[in-house]
Amino acid sequence: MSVAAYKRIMLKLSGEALMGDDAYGINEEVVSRIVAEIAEVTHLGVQVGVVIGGGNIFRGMKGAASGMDRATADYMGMLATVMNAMALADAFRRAGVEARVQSALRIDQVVEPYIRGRAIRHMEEGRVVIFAAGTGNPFFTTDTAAALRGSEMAAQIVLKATKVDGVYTADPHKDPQAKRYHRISFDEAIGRNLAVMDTTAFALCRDQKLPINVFSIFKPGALKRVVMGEDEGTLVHS
Ligand SMILES: Nc1ncnc2c1ncn2[C@@H]1O[C@H](COP(=O)(O)OP(=O)(O)OP(=O)(O)O)[C@@H](O)[C@H]1O
Ligand SMILES: O=c1ccn([C@@H]2O[C@H](COP(=O)(O)O)[C@@H](O)[C@H]2O)c(=O)[nH]1
Repeated sequence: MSVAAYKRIMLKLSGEALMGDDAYGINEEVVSRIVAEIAEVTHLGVQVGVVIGGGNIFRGMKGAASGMDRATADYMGMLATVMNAMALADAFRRAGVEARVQSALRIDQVVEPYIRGRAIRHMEEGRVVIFAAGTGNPFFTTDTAAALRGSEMAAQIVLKATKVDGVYTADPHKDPQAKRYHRISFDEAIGRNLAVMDTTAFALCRDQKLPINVFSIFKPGALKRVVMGEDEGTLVHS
């Protein structure tokens, strides 16, 4: 049997990725495919935490840009991630994988509150834990939540599954000349202002010596390759 490179991972899943080719919301086919890839990794015995984004539904910055109070807009963004988390958990249920949602904002009738010890226990029992509502605080992002929960859960790596296949010298969606890094240090990524993740997330992972692997969620098998320690995407390291 093949042996995974990590025992416990924290996967940051882009909210925007969940909409596939749709203009907004959750594309069930895409969600099922992503869930199947995560399930494959759990079958290797890897403990998986997932921090889900909300960009397919609402981003606080966008609300603030059109005149909303920023903190209010950010709370709306966090609630959007709860909807994504519930959709994901239901897709896991349909795939026969046990999953639990824990929310950093309390909505006890709907999902469990975030309780660190209980989250660790779920993972030890082989359940996927989906962390919703980011950090629970406005002015942050779900990238930072992934760095935070990854540190709290003592994950060995944060995997950022996104729409691009790694960290580039510039945003590849805007600059076709941009080149992909194979590896890059936290200090260089922060120093060069590489916006694939926010600086707070990079800085927290750097301080906790928690590496990040950025890879494309649209590339079939990429998640498994990262988990097997194969060369995929970009490794951000201390
Ligand atoms: N230097 C860079 N290298 C790679 N991607 C970059 C870079 N600079 C900006 N980006 C952009 O960052 C995006 C990924 O980050 P973003 O925060 O927008 O999405 P996400 O966190 O994956 O999704 P969501 O916010 O929906 O959860 C990429 O799609 C890319 O366009
Ligand atoms: O800790 C957090 C995490 C998120 N938010 C708000 O939610 C949206 C969606 O999250 P993404 O990371 O962009 O996917 C984000 O734009 C923030 O408005 C937050 O306030 N705090």
